[in-house]
Amino acid sequence: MKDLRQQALDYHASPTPGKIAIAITTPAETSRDLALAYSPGVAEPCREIAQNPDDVYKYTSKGNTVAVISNGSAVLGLGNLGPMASKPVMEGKALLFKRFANIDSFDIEVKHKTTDEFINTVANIADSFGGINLEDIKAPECFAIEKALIERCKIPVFHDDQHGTAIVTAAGLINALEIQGKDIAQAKIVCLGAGAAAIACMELLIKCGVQREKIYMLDTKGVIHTRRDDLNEYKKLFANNTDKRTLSDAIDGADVFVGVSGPNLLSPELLNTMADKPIIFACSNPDPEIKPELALATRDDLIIATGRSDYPNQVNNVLCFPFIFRGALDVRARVINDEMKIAAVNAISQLARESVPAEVLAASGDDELVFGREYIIPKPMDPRLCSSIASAVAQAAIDSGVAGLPYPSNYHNSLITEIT
Ligand SMILES: NC(=O)C1=CN([C@@H]2O[C@H](COP(=O)(O)OP(=O)(O)OC[C@H]3O[C@@H](n4cnc5c(N)ncnc54)[C@H](OP(=O)(O)O)[C@@H]3O)[C@@H](O)[C@H]2O)C=CC1
Ligand SMILES: CC(=O)C(=O)O
Ligand SMILES: [Mg+2]
Repeated sequence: MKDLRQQALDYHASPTPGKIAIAITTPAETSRDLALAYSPGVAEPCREIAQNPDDVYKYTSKGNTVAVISNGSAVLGLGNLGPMASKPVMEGKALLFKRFANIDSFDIEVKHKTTDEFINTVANIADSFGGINLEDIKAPECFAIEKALIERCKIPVFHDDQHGTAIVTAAGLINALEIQGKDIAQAKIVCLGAGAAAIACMELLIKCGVQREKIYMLDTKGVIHTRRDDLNEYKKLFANNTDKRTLSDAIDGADVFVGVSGPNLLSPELLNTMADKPIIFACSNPDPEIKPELALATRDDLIIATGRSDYPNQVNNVLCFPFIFRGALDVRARVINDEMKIAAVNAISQLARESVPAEVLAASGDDELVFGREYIIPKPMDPRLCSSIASAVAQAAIDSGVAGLPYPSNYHNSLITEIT
C-alpha cells in the first residue's frame, strides 16, 4: 500500500487537479436560456441592484459565498510558505465549507508587500462575498488585519486560526475538564505558542471561566512574563508575574497543555511532571507537539487531542468555521461577535454529550463513540453540527442585534445543509 504522502499527492492530482470546482445553478442550454442568463436578460438584475444594493442578495450568489483569503504567512504549522504553497490548504477550507455547510467558497491567495496593501486588497473585493474567512496569516499582523477589515467591511470577517480554533478549543476543554473532574476556574494552563491561535484561544478560555493569572504562555523565547521587554501588545496581555522561564518550569503541576506552536515540542519527561489527570491539546498541524501514541505510552491518566483526522479527539477549527458562517449568512449578520462565538462553544460542547448516529460511526470507522476520554468533541462528519451550531449562532446574532434578517423558518427542520 502507498504511504500517506503519495496517497495525499495522488488525491490532490486526480481525477482533476485540486479539490473543488464551480457548478452552474440555472439552465444554460438554449438561446432563450442565454438571453436570460447573459445579454440581454442579465441587464435586468443589474438595473435592480443599481437601484437597490440589497437586491444583490436576491439576484446573485453573494449571500451564500465566503472568500477564504490568505497570504500564506503561517501555513498550518509549516511556517511562511507564501501564497501559492498555501493554496491546497485554502482549497481544502473551501471543500469543507461546501461539504459541511453547503457554502460556496473561493480561495484567494494574496501576494503583498505591506500589511496595508493586504488590507486594501481584501477590503476592495469584500463586497463580492457574503463573508470573509481569513486563514493562515501569522501573528502579530493578523490582529491588525482582522481589526481593520472588520471596520471596513459590511460583511462578517473572521480569522479562522484565531476564533475558529478558540471556539473548538474552548468546547473541547470544557468537556475534557469535566471528564477529568477539574474546575475550569482552578485549572493551571500552559499554552505553548503565542501567535494567532494561542492569543485567541486563551482570551476565549478566560471568557469561559479560566483565570488569566493561571495561564503560562510561551513563545520561542520561553515564558511570557512581566520582566520581558520584547513583547508585542498582544503577548503583553499574558505577561505573568512569575519566576518561571522555561517550558519545564511552567508545565510542572499544570492541569492543561495547549500546543499551538510546532511539532514534537512536548517531551515525555515534561509530560510526566504535569498534575494528575492532565489534558493535552497538541493542536499543531500536521505534526502535533507530542504524538498521541507517545503521550499514552508515557502515562495512562491523560486526555489527548490533536488537530488531525486520524486520531480520536480532533480539536480543529473545521468543527466551527463552516457552521458559524452558515448561521451568520442565514441571518445576514454584519459581524461575528462574542455572543455568536460563545453560542458556538456551547453548541459544540453539548453535542459531544449526545448519542452518536450510526452514519457518523460508519464515517469515522468507530464501533462506538461515547462522551469520555476518547470522545470529548463531535466528529466533523456529524451532520448535527450544522443544525445545532448554525441555529445557536443565528439566534445569538439576532439577540445581540447584529442580524439583518429574522430567524430562518427552515431552521426548524433537522438538517440545514439539506435545505439551504
Ligand atoms: N488544530 C487547529 O485547529 C489549529 C491549529 N493551529 C496550529 O497552531 C500552530 C500556530 O499557528 P498560528 O497561531 O496560526 O501561527 P502564528 O505564526 O501566528 O504563531 C506561531 C506561534 O508559535 C510560536 N512557536 C513556534 N515555534 C515555537 C517553539 N519551538 N517554542 C515555543 N513557541 C513556538 C511562535 O513564537 P514567536 O512568537 O516567538 O515567533 C508564535 O508565537 C500551527 O502549528 C497550526 O497548525 C492553528 C490554527 C488551528
Ligand atoms: C487547522 C488550521 O487552520 C491550521 O492548522 O492552521
Ligand atoms: Mg489555519
